[in-house]
Parts: sequence; C-alpha cells; structure tokens
Amino acid sequence: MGLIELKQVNKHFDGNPILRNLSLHIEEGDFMTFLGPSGCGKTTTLRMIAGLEHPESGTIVIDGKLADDGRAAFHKASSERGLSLVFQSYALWPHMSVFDNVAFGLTMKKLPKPAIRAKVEEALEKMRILDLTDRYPSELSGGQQQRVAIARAIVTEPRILLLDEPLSNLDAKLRMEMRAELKRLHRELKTTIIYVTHDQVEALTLSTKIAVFFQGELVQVDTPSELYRNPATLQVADFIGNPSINFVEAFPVGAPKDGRLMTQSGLGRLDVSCESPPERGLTLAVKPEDITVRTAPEEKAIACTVYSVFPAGSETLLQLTAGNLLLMAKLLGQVELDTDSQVWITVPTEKINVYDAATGRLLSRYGKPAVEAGRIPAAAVQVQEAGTGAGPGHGHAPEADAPEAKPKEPAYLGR
Ligand SMILES: Nc1ncnc2c1ncn2[C@@H]1O[C@H](COP(=O)(O)OP(=O)(O)OP(=O)(O)O)[C@@H](O)[C@H]1O
Repeated sequence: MGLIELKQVNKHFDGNPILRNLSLHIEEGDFMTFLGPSGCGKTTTLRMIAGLEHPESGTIVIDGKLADDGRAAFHKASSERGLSLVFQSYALWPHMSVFDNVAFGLTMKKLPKPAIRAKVEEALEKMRILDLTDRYPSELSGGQQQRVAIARAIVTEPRILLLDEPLSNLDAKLRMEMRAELKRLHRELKTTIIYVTHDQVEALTLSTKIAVFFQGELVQVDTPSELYRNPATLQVADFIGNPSINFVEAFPVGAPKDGRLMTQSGLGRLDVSCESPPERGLTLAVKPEDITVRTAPEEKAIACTVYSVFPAGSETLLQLTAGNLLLMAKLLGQVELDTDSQVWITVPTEKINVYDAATGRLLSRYGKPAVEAGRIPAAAVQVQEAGTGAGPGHGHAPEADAPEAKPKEPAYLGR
C-alpha cells in the first residue's frame, strides 16, 4: 500500500462532476506532480488530500489510516492528516517577521523557545534565507516570500508536503532557481511531495512521477521519462513536448506481425512497432527533435520544403511541408536555411509512437534511450564543416564514447 491511496473518488461542485472515478496511489518519498490543462481538477485533488474538500464517494487513505469515506460522510480534519500545504499565494502574515511567520506552527505546538529557534533557523538555512530572519513580508521579493512560505511548511517536518503552483508568480530566472531548491530539498528531507502545475517543463524536471489529468479524469501516471517517451494517448502526446509533437495520419499495410506493422503515410512506407491491430486508421507521432534534416538527398529521405524558420538561439525550429504534411523539426544550435529551400528528412522508426486513430490509444513502445542502456548520449556539439553549403550550425553530435568528435555525415543539420 502506498503512503496515499485514492480509490474511486468522485467529486462534484454544485452538481457538476469535477473528478470522476479517480484512483491513484502515491508512494513514500515520491515527488508526485499533478499536471494538466487549466480546470482539469488538479487543485481539487490536492485540496481533497489536504482535507479542504471532500469527495462525494470513494475513499482516501493516508499513511494507512482512513482520511475520507465519501459515502459514509467520514472526513478527517485537515490538521489531523500530518501534512503541510503551500499555496500559490504565499499567505504569509504581513504583521509578522520572517522568523515569526516560520515559527508560527511550532509556537502553536508550544515547543520550548530554544527548540523553536533552532528549527526555524535550520528551515531558513535550508531555503538559504537565514539573512532575512528579521524582515517583514512587505520587505521581500516574490521569490523570497515563496522561500519563507516553504520554510514555514517544512519547519514542522511534515511527512507530506503539498505545493499548489508555488512558482507561478515568479519570473523565469527565479522559477529556475526555486526549482533547483525544491529538488534539493526533496532529496535532503526525503519528504513525500505532491505538486500541482500546468507547466510541463516543471513537471518533467522535478518529479519522480507525474499524474496527467484531463477534464476530471486521470489519464496516465508515469515517470517523467516514460511519460515523455510513451504518452498513453494522443491527447497526452499532444500536451507533452514543446513544440508540440507531429501527428501523421497513416494506414496499415497488412496485419501486425511479431510486434511490427508496415504503414503507409505522408512519411512513406514505414515499418513501425505495433503491439495490437488498430481499429481503423493509425496516427504516427513524431517528436520535432527526432527528425533529422539534411541538405542533400539520401535514400529513403523525404523531400520537404522549408515553410518557416524560427531561430531561438540555442535551437532552431523548422516548419516543413511535404505534400499535405506540415511538420515541425527542432534542431540544436543555429541553422541558416532559406524559406522555400529544399531539405530531406528522416525519422528513426524506433522513435515513432503509433496510436489507434479511432481510440487515441498507444499501440507501440518507444525504444529505451541510450543512457538506460548504460551509455550517455553526447551533449549537442556544433561541428563546423567547411564547404558543405549548409552554413553555420551544421554538423552532428559525436558519439559519447568517441575519443575524437568528427562529423560523419556532413549533410546533417543542427545535431
Ligand atoms: N469551489 C468551487 N465551486 C465550484 N466549482 C469549482 C470550485 N473549485 C473548483 N471548481 C471547478 O472545478 C474544476 C476544477 O478546478 P481545479 O481548480 O481543480 O482545476 P485545476 O486543474 O487546478 O486548474 P488550474 O490549473 O487553473 O488551477 C474547474 O472547472 C473549476 O471551475
């Protein structure tokens, strides 16, 4: 049994179903993120775990003890659930200093003063704001207030920490800093963290597990890498990844055999992984970063026209057309290509996710990344090759274990 178990939970607001048959278990030590578009029920789920909302039916068990039984109208008080909650709006007491804000919970527990001081200082130290002890909230930046709110939550050493979009009010730089702090904190405290966000980068970088919600339903719970590699439905695939994944309509040529299926699509004939036959058509999902772009034709490469180029400093996005297909490719580094010029693309078939077009269900498994096979992929290296006509940013990443990095295929762009 996990530390937190939700079973068949249903929640209504004013008679409208908000969460439907939600079952989820969270293990001790997890950094579990609830991810999904606005209004899908993430905060409501968090608030139910916290005891601030109650399910109409279903049960919630925390640490082996029943916290809610909707049908029996049994609801344990929030204060008896052994957890701490940090909201998006830090909710600091404006008339109290940082010290008193953080000490509040311990003072209520009537701990001796020296013990309170020691614990508060330790929490402030962990959040690297010990120098702000005597300041008032109005004298702090948003990021500093956020750290105080988290220090206040961890000072009581909760086994479970609930964080509702805690970084959404911060600017990009502070958000990055706070992500690093949160990750470090999770490792140090070994607290179970439940985190709500609609920011997929935050979810992918922080979590040990991600629960994806759509319209009140839990559609996938997985590790970040599994979620990224094998989104369980077309809807999840469309939500994860920036820029969005490319969808290509396809149809099967024959029946699947030994887990493989021949397909025909705008990408030509491709032999892809497919574990069960589709009901009707197929949708192939190709990540923008998996498309290899060349400036010269090659066997089986698909000719495309450059529709648009979006240079973004460390990467370049290319919008390409091939017949009726409109594809987005993401290349590392700066790539200089003219609009309307011709390029050739290839897509490694083991990186294509295959979905049943009618049900949206995943039919394939994306191969394991090199790092899981014991080899770390090389960082992107820009290798300049003279005289290829591909311009700067031309080259590809060398093998991680290759002693000398030499471009093997000069016509590759951006990797
Ligand atoms: N107290 C309430 N009364 C009525 N409806 C509510 C209440 N709280 C939430 N809702 C509705 O329940 C749905 C889920 O809301 P919730 O806040 O859980 O979504 P969310 O996924 O956290 O969204 P966001 O990312 O925008 O915070 C929404 O349609 C919302 O309008």
